[in-house]
Amino acid sequence: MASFKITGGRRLQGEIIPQGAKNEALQILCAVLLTKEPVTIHNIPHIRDVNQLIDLLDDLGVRLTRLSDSSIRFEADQVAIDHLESDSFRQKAAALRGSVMLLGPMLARFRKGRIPRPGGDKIGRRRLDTHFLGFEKLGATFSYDGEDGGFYRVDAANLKGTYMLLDEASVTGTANVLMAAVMAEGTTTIYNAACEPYLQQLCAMLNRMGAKIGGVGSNLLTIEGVEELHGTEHTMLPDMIEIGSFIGLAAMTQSEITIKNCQIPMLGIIPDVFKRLGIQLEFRGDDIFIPAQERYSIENYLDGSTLTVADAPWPGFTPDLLSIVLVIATQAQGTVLIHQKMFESRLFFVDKLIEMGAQIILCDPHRATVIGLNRSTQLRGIRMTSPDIRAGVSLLIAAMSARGTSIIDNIEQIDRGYQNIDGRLNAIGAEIIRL
Ligand SMILES: CC(=O)N[C@H]1[C@@H](OP(=O)(O)OP(=O)(O)OC[C@H]2O[C@@H](n3ccc(=O)[nH]c3=O)[C@H](O)[C@@H]2O)O[C@H](CO)[C@@H](O)[C@@H]1O
Ligand SMILES: C=C(OP(=O)(O)O)C(=O)O
Repeated sequence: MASFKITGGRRLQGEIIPQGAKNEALQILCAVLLTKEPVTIHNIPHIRDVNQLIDLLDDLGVRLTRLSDSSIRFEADQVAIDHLESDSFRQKAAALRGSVMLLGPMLARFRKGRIPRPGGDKIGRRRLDTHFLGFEKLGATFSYDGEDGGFYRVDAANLKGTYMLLDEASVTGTANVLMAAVMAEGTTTIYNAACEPYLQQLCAMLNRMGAKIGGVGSNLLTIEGVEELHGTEHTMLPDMIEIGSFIGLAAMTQSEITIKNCQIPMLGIIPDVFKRLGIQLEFRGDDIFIPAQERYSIENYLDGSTLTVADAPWPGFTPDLLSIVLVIATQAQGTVLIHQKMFESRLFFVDKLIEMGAQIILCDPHRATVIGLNRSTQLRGIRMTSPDIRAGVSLLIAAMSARGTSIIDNIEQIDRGYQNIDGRLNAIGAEIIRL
């Protein structure tokens, strides 16, 4: 288990380039299985989850040609379908959440998909019903074997387009069902589809490959099935969660940072939420400039009542940034209620912030009230463990703003989604040592 040792209180200054988006990469990489022709992907982040998925594709017989540090050409012309039944596949696929999206493409192209119960963050219940209900609607049969940690199987002699209303707007569920439907017979309509930028990017890529998907960016997707898909090139968006994390980091550490090439129109409501917390942001072309701010004040609602920041399916605020918002509120002037509606175990990390000196009331598993310290006292460094990827980065931000030294254990969680975070932050003035 690796750790970070952080010397707090350093102000950062300079430019930082966001990595390619983790959650987009996981969808896009699975989609290379949909064609035997070459697919070239650019801006691939070097992070644990993505590297593990690439490794899985390699094991499945997909040929990889590394064109540069962040570009790879994939050729899925000889896929070893039997590998899906192997112990090695079971073990490796169980290590990350994104592997679940191998199912849709495998089902579409090879009529069969297998996946162990997927990993990912332990942040509450993470059900997969939406995925399998969707596959069943398309005509697949589904079975679950509870032995050895769990194994899901889907099979279909023939997939047929149909209308479906998803039971929830699941991000990976929509991607999975969409990828299964692109080569189904006839037309599929997916209502209550998730429409995050990750999915918009996936749809755009599939359409470039020859798919016929309408309604991209909305919650109603119409997919006219085609016989086959072709090769393409695709460039990943900058990671909006990393961009939000850097905005939070700048505010907490009173640093002046420019985040380069953010594709601002794709960030949706994210910049506005940070502005409501009192953080100044300036759009300079496609860069976001955050000036060093001594203090920031949380806005109240127009009627004077306390601000709530809650997650919601896109175009609502992403749940993946709520932990970051929570940590930066600890040093704001004012009070905010953080309401994590989607996940029930994602706020428990506040006990570490409380130990560092923050004023937070955990109302219940979904809600925490943060009473900002307005810099009257600095947080103090402690030893802590990263429980999940976003809480991990929030604790890193807290430690960087704190008095003294902190140790964060279990940083593998952070490495799942943030590329060389210590190296990149040290380059602009942080003091983080990987132990
Ligand atoms: C690999 C990947 O892409 N992971 C992301 C993906 O996970 P993932 O696709 O696994 O998450 P889902 O969108 O399926 O659902 C997340 C949670 O929200 C709940 N839910 C979802 C939709 C809804 O309308 N109502 C509702 O309550 C679900 O029950 C579940 O507990 O989307 C999540 C929600 O944005 C993000 O946190 C994850 O980072
Ligand atoms: C929860 C997340 O990831 P995963 O779905 O891979 O666990 C995340 O990216 O914040």
